[in-house]
Amino acid sequence: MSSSFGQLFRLHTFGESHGGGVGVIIDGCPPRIPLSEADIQRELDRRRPGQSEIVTPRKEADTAEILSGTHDGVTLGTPIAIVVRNTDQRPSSYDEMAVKYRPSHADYTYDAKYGIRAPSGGGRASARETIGRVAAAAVATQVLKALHPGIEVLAWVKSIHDLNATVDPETVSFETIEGNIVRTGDPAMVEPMIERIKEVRADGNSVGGVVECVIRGCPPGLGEPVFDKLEAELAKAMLSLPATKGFEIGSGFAGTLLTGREHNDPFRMIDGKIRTTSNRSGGIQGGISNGENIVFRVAFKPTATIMTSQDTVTSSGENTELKGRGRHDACVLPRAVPMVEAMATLVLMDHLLRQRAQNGFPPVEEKSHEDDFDPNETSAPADLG
Ligand SMILES: C=C(O[C@@H]1CC(C(=O)O)=C[C@@H](OP(=O)(O)O)[C@H]1O)C(=O)O
Repeated sequence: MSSSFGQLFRLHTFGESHGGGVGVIIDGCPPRIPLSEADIQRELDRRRPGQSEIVTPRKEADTAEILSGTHDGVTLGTPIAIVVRNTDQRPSSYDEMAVKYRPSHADYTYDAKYGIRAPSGGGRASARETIGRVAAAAVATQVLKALHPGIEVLAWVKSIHDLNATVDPETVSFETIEGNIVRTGDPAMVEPMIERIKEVRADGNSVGGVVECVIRGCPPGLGEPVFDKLEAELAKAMLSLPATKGFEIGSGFAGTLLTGREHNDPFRMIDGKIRTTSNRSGGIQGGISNGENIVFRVAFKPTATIMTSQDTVTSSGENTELKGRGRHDACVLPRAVPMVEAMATLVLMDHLLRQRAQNGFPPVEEKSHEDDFDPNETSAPADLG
């Protein structure tokens, strides 16, 4: 199913940029978890267009409506449907792009696959699709708070074009990141990054960059050892976001420059816990979390739709040129931060439920009738921390 994600906490997103609306249906959310529209809106507001002078000026309030799955402010355990209506479509900007393929956008490949596409807006390939993911992750965050309160997922802009931020994943705070419109964790880089985005936009051009993310407080034991390794799940989740072109975890590609002696993370007992004294593994070993911070990076390419004439072809096969029109991000990075956090949260949520389902209960021979599984129990089992 092309628009579904997750095994136990399963979501289906729907919608096109210029259709009636976008949203998500979540199946498998545990019952009796506090959930309000305000919990979802808080996260959608960090993702929405028009939020600052350096993002797409399309004016959408992105107001979330919960259509099902809650009662009196708590989840029912039934499917949760969340919809956001589109209100500010300008289809005329797309008249030319309906027949001329935007270089490096999804226009040609959608046609090649389906023989048809929504010609107005980015269609299904628009970043508006990520509204469903961010809304689902806001629900997952509520569940995580109940099942495993210590977990924190935090992302920031690590680089824009060749401008690099210096950020310590151990200590960077949400307040520092949300305190600037770029969402970088390095106050010294805020102005240079804003200037760079403004410069390329004024030049009808675009730039990409890297989002870095840390998951703090993740218990050891999450992730499956073979195909569904936690880093494989994170990689797939991140590379499913629009405009992504790269993923690396821990030492990543730079780790290839080290020897094993230099690269291994030595173990030590610290405060009664098994810890490592370095973290080149990025918190995952053998596909399973080891309790250290999970640190990874995601590369976003320069936005495809640029206001510069470039070679392209028409859908009927003639060589031509196309200059983009409409309202677009000259750099997706500031709005990509909540998208990366959302996908990381969804992976964690699914794997916490999977761990709980397979390993979260005492072995059968140790069980007495008194400690039979209580379906009303929502707290994390002891071995999940
Ligand atoms: C509106 C959003 O971003 C949009 C992403 C996008 C694209 O092609 O990806 C194209 C623009 O919108 P439109 O489809 O109206 O041209 C952006 O503004 C959003 O993320 O909410």
